[in-house]
Amino acid sequence: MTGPAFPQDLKQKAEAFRSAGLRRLFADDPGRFDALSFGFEDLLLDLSKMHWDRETIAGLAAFARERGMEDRRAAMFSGEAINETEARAVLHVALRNRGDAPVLVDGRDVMPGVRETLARMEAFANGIRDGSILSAAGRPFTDVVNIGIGGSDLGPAMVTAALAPFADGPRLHYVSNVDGAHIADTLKGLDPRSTLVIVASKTFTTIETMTNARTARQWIVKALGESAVGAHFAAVSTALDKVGAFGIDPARVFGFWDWVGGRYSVWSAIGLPVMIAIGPEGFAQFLEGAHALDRHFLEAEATENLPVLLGLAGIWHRNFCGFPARAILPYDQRLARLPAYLQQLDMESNGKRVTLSGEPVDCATGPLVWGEPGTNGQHAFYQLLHQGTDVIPCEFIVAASGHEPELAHHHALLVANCLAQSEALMNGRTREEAEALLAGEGKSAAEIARLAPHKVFPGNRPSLTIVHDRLTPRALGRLIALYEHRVFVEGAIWNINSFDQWGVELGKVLANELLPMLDGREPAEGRDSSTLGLLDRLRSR
Ligand SMILES: O=P(O)(O)OC[C@H]1O[C@H](O)[C@H](O)[C@@H](O)[C@@H]1O
Repeated sequence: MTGPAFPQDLKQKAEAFRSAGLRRLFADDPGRFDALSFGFEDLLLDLSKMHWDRETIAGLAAFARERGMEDRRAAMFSGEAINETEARAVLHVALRNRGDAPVLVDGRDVMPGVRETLARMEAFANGIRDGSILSAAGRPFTDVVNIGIGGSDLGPAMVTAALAPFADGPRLHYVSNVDGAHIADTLKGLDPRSTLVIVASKTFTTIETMTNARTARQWIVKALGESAVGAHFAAVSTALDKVGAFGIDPARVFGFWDWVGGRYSVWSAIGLPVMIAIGPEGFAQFLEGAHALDRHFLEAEATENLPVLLGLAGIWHRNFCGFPARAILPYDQRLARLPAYLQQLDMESNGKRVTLSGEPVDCATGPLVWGEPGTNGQHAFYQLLHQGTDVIPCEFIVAASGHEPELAHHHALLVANCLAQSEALMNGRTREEAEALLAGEGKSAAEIARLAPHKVFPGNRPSLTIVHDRLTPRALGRLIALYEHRVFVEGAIWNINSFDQWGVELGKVLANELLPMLDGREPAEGRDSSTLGLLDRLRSR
């Protein structure tokens, strides 16, 4: 089976809605928001500022079913090896399964192992937090450095920043880049006598992480001696044999399983730094939020199911409207790393060009995902969103209230800006409105004619808005699970494997070949003239 043949009647609807325009769709139907906004707990998904209606959604839901999305969802939750190219189950949902039901992989219940690891994490996190686990210098740990990259960094780093109001443990720092600047700048401000290092790597082979871990090890050893390593290091990995070889005390090694993808691993022991920062209770709420969303994904009707709807919105924009990208615009400074997190989740999952059976897809798959928090982005790149030649659907995320009641006026400004942007994208400003505006400023007829084209906003640009009451651990768990399952829905409709990532391999292989040419262990030869020219330039300086 190749990619999907998209229903022609829906394609025609996309064109009809776009030519009618969002302004008119709202003017014609006062009930549009009620019809096209959807809720779960205090989460609201407003899909009304898009070129579709409920009938389109029903048609898309039927199409998703024909494409086998629901069967694939059942297969994922029941532990089938749906990551076919790696012959692995995909069970991040088991990590946040708060019910009693067993979750079977190859006939064995994985839940006892999940619970046991969580209990070990809790004991360790509590010991670090209450000072009963001390450093080799006999001090409580004031700082924790997590060394990891990709899924072993982005999840916990994003969540730690997002849940800052709930953090009452040691300070958290994240080192990911192999650029020595990252670890050097991070360690510069820290005291080795009160710093714990967590080495986080699913495979425990990732060159960036292993290089940074060795540098951190030297930093500890230089200050406190070889015997301090046991007290100052912990590790998170699926490759327990490799962790042992690095010299980390087995009592401080927290495992997870090959059925957890790196970009889906924040719910596993990879979340240990988050648990240290906010405490086991907050971490449990984070898991519970995701679990609640999992149940909703599994049980709710497709046309009322938030992750299904968000997935259908993505399919609609990518395949029926032909948009190349989506912008993630959280109006929440603490979600500053969410766009980067969703880049990995979405682009590593659905940036695929062949179907499950290895044939080229016959449709566009994962879009470019990017973004920055509002309001900062408004003063940087929104110009292109409003007046550029590409239409980029925007996904706004905003909370009804912040965590600073004394700064409520800041929050009101934040929310007003969020609403203003989706309104501006949708309504735009016509030539007549631009002319009237300039006339109101007392401009001459010639000035009005000259400036008006620059002041026109085409409008009719779609967006969707996600609202929750407050960014709590539960709300964040729910939000991430919402996006995870959205990526799943889209990948299932495209019939691709959302759970492998072969596209990251080639560059790693080539870097290993180039390293000895760069440090002079091997002659620089056998490459193209650009690579050789650049090698020569970088070596000679
Ligand atoms: O956790 P690790 O095994 O160190 O992997 C870290 C990251 O690197 C890989 O290249 C993958 O592209 C990512 O999916 C992964 O999260």
